[in-house]
Amino acid sequence: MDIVTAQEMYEWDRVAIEEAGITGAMLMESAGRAVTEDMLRHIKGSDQVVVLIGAGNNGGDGFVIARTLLNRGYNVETWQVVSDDKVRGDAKTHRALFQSSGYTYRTDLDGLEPSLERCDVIIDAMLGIGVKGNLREPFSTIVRQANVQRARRLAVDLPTGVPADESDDDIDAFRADATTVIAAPKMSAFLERTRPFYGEWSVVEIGLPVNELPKTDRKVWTREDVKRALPIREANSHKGSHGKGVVIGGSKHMPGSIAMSARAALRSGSGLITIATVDSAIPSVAPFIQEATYMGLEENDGFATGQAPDLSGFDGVAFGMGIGRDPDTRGLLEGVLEKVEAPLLIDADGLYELPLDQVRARRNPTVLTPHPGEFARLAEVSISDVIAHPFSLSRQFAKEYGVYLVLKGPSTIITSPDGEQLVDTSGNAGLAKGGSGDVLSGVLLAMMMQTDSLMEALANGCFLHGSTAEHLTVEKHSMTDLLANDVIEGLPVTFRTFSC
Ligand SMILES: NC(=O)C1=CN([C@@H]2O[C@H](COP(=O)(O)OP(=O)(O)OC[C@H]3O[C@@H](n4cnc5c(N)ncnc54)[C@H](O)[C@@H]3O)[C@@H](O)[C@H]2O)[C@@H](O)CC1
Ligand SMILES: [K+]
Repeated sequence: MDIVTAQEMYEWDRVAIEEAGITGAMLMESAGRAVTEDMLRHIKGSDQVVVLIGAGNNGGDGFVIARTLLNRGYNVETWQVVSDDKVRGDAKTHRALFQSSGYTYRTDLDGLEPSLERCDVIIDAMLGIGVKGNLREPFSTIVRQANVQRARRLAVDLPTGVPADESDDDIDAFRADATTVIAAPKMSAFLERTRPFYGEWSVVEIGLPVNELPKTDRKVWTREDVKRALPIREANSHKGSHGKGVVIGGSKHMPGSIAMSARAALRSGSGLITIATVDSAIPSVAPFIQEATYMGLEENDGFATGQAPDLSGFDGVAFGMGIGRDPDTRGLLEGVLEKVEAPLLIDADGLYELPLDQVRARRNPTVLTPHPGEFARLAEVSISDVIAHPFSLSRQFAKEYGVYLVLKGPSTIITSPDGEQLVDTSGNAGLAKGGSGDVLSGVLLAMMMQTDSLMEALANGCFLHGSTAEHLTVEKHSMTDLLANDVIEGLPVTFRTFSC
C-alpha cells in the first residue's frame, strides 16, 4: 500500500482527470460514496449526524457524504462552515446536486455548538490535504468545539488541521476516533505527532486508474506482504540452509542482551547461531541457550576489546547488543566493519561511536537499527527533528552512508541505500521496554539470512516482532507486564499464523 505526500496525491488526481479522463466531479462522487460506506461501520440508524463542510474538495466530499446518508434515511444536519462564495469547482457542483436532491444546509455558525452538543456523530469534511499552516477561523473554533463533545468523531481523508506531510508546525486539529482515508494513507498517518489525531484509520478505493499512477517509493508493509515474502522452510532443508549467524555483544555486567538476541534469532529460524561475547559472560549465558555455540572475546574491565575474531563463513552478523560504550571496544568494531563480508547489523551500543566513514566505505550491506535518540546522534540533528521529519532524514542518511536504516518507533521506517522506504506499524506500548531492541535485532538477523531481499527481510522481521507483542497483549499479557523474553516465547504463535 503506497504512502503519499500531498503533492503525490494531487499528481494522482491529475493523472486520473487529465490522462484517464475521469472527471473531478466523478472522482468526488466515488470518494464520497466510498467514504460513506466505510463510515457506516460507526453510525447507527438512530444516530443524529452532523456533517461539517469546508471550502475545498474535502468539503465537496462532505456534500456527497451528506447526500448519500440522507438518501438512505439517516438523520443528518449539514453545515457549510464557510460563506457560499468560497465553495467553487467540483465542490460547488456537488453542493448543487445536494440541493437539487431536495436537501438544505446551514451556515449560521452561531447555532452550530448546540448541534454539536446534541449529536451522536460528527463527520469532519472541513479540510483535507490542502491545509496550510495553523488553522484559521472559523475552523479553529469549530475544531475546539467538536473535540470536547461526547459524539463519535469521524474524519474524511485526514482530520482537519493535520497536514498530509512532515511538518514543524504546532498541530491544532480535529481529534478523530476514526478516519476514512481516500485512496492512500498520507505520510502524517505515520508520524508520532500527527498519528494520534487520526484515531483508527482505513483506506477506501475511489476509482483512480491504479496502473497508470506514478509509483511512490514509500509503502506500508502489511500482513499480506509478510505472507508473500516470509521464507518457507523446504522439507529437505538442513541447518546450513537457514543461515549461520553470529551475534557479537554483551559485557560482564550486561550479559542478558546478547542472550536475548541469540535466542530470538534461533526462534526465528536461523540454522546456527554463535554467541561472541566476553569470556566472563559465557558461564551466565550458556545455561540459557544450549542451542548456540560460543566464541570468547578478549576483555578489559568486563568489556570486549582486542581485534575482531575471524568472522568468515558466517551468513550474517549482528553487533552491539549489551556491548557497552567502553572506548577500548572501538578497535573490535572497526575490525568488524572492515572484515565482515556478510550483511552486518549494528544496534544499540554499537551505534554510539560508530565510525560513519568506515560504514560508508563498506562494500557489503550494513543495517543500522537506531531508535530516534540514537538516530539523532548519528545524523547530528535534534530528536525533535527526527520526530518531525523521520521519512526525509532517514532517506537522506541512508543514501549518504549507503546503509539500510531501521528507524524504530510506533511506526518503524525501513530505508534502503537507494531511498526506498517500507513502514511497519505493528506493535504496541508493551514493547517500550529494555530488551525489546535486542530481541528485534535477533529476529532481523534471522530474516536477513533467509530472505534474498534485505528490505523484505527487515520489514518481515519488524512485523513479526510487533505482531507478537500485539497477540501477547490480547491473549496472555498486558502492555504493563510484557517482557522482551515473553516476546521471544510468543514468536512461535506468530510463525504458526503464517504456517511456517
Ligand atoms: N479531484 C480531487 O482533487 C479529489 C479530491 N478529494 C478531496 O479533496 C481534498 C483536497 O482538496 P483541496 O485541495 O481543495 O484542499 P482542502 O479541501 O483540504 O481545502 C483547501 C481549502 O482550505 C483552505 N485552507 C488551507 N489552509 C487553511 C488553514 N490553515 N485554515 C483555514 N483554511 C485553510 C484553503 O483556502 C482552501 O480553500 C482531499 O483531501 C480529498 O478529501 C477527493 O474528493 C477525491 C478527488
Ligand atoms: K477532513
